[in-house]
Amino acid sequence: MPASARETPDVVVIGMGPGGEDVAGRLADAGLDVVGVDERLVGGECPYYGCIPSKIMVRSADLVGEAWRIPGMAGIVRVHPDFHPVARRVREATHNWDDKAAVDRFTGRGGRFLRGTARLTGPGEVTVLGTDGRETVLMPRQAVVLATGSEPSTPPVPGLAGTPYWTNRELIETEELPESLLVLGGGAIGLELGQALQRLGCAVTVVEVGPRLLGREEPESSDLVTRVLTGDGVAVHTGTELASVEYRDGRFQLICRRGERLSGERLLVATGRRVPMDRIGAGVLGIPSDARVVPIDERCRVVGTPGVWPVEGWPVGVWAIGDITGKGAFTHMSMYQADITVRAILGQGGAPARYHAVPRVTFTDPEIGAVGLTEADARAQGLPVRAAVTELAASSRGYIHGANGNAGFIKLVASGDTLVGATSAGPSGGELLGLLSLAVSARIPLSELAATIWAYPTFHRAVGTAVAELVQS
Ligand SMILES: Cc1cc2nc3c(=O)[nH]c(=O)nc-3n(C[C@H](O)[C@H](O)[C@H](O)COP(=O)(O)OP(=O)(O)OC[C@H]3O[C@@H](n4cnc5c(N)ncnc54)[C@H](O)[C@@H]3O)c2cc1C
Ligand SMILES: NC(=O)c1ccc[n+]([C@@H]2O[C@H](COP(=O)([O-])OP(=O)(O)OC[C@H]3O[C@@H](n4cnc5c(N)ncnc54)[C@H](O)[C@@H]3O)[C@@H](O)[C@H]2O)c1
Repeated sequence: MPASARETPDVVVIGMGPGGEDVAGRLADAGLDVVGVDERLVGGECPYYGCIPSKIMVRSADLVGEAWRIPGMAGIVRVHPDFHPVARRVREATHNWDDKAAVDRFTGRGGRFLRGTARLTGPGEVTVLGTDGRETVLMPRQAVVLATGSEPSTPPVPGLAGTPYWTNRELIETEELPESLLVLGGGAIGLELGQALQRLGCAVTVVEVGPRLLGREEPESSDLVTRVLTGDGVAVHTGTELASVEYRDGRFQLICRRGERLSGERLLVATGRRVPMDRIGAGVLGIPSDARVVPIDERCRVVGTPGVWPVEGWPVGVWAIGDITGKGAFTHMSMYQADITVRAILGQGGAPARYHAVPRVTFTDPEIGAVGLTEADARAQGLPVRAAVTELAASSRGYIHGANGNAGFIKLVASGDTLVGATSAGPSGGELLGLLSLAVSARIPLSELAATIWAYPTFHRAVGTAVAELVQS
């Protein structure tokens, strides 16, 4: 191996996903000498294998689902879904998994980019093994930002490891729709992609080990999504643990502990994400290799491990943002923490991080939007809780929309005089979540929400109905 090059930039950003790219670009704009490192694609999971291509698939599938609603409402329609335009749009959006435009954007702002795998190798030291085989040792003067995201976590099911199963990455890259798909995991990835592929013409089976789909959301959300998926023709198996997996003659067999055997052409494993601590050298910071997250303070600065770090002679600050921090594996979280980190590194102050109103949207049809605490979470925290649920079908807009497609509800969770959590499930549930996010984030008093005029006939008027119920309770 050639001798290592040594460089002393101001800042090193490891991982150029949504958060890392934002931090690196903005610090470069501010005139700092920034080296951004990524072993894969600048932009990270979201634009190439996550949010954007998955929502392109969902958008196409939503069109199919909406067309299915035409009979009885607007005439006759025959839909012959075709996956090829979907795959083509995914290729356009990802530039065929080419990040040249993103790299040029960053270097155009004055940043320097290294393609390679970076790890912390000592106090104030980052070593990059470039994809060209060259090693570069970076000794930043001011800061290291860890923004390395997460990777699919695979459960230790006997037989699974040796099979050609898909993660989100292979599914997003496929040009051909399989005839059938088994989905392991009834969380956001499994349900968004499972429903989309079902509507586009694939026979989908979802297998969830927990008692319900979307197990971290409200039980009403789980019921709704199960009902709708089943109505679409998806086979849903909850409370189902796998004993083993086989792959023979181009087909997967899932052998369940209860004895069922489920078969499919492809298998998507969507059972959560993990942070590979060893690969980023987190041990240098005293973070054990089996830790699930990198601990941070309210300015996204990595929290030291007494006796290990910070150490005498470590001249730089270390920040961490995005999936690795465990505050919510969402692009908007990575971007939120990026902003806090930029301000901290530039000494600009401003508001510290607050996590009481983290919004999330599962882009199934209906969309499941949620913010803050679920009712169960709030009770588990010992809060005195009141909850109200309003069905969208009972609203004027729900009636107008028609029974086929108006499924959804608003659920509000209040403690004292404010909302601590809310769910908006239904058509455009993710858009409707905006007002609920504001209410939870800004702790708007219930009396203010009750005094608000809600336009007629909208879905969001159901928020007013639920607020009235809470105020009277
Ligand atoms: C199918 C799917 C759909 C999703 N949909 C949504 C959605 O609709 N909305 C939403 O908010 N979120 C969504 N997410 C989640 C979202 O993609 C992630 O939360 C987000 O990308 C995390 O950003 P990040 O900055 O933490 O890191 P990532 O986007 O994971 O990027 C990390 C980068 O670090 C690089 N890297 C890792 N280790 C190293 C190393 N040692 N050296 C150099 N580089 C390294 C990687 O190559 C990668 O480019 C989805 C995820 C998936 C998988
Ligand atoms: N719309 C969005 O914002 C969006 C979309 C997709 C992904 N994401 C992010 O990516 C993360 C990862 O998504 P995900 O769906 O992989 O994870 P998840 O944690 O949301 O869901 C994983 C599911 O797999 C189940 N599971 C675990 N082991 C299993 C096993 N052996 N057999 C069957 N089921 C098993 C879990 O009980 C859980 O329900 C999400 O938590 C989310 O933060 C966000």
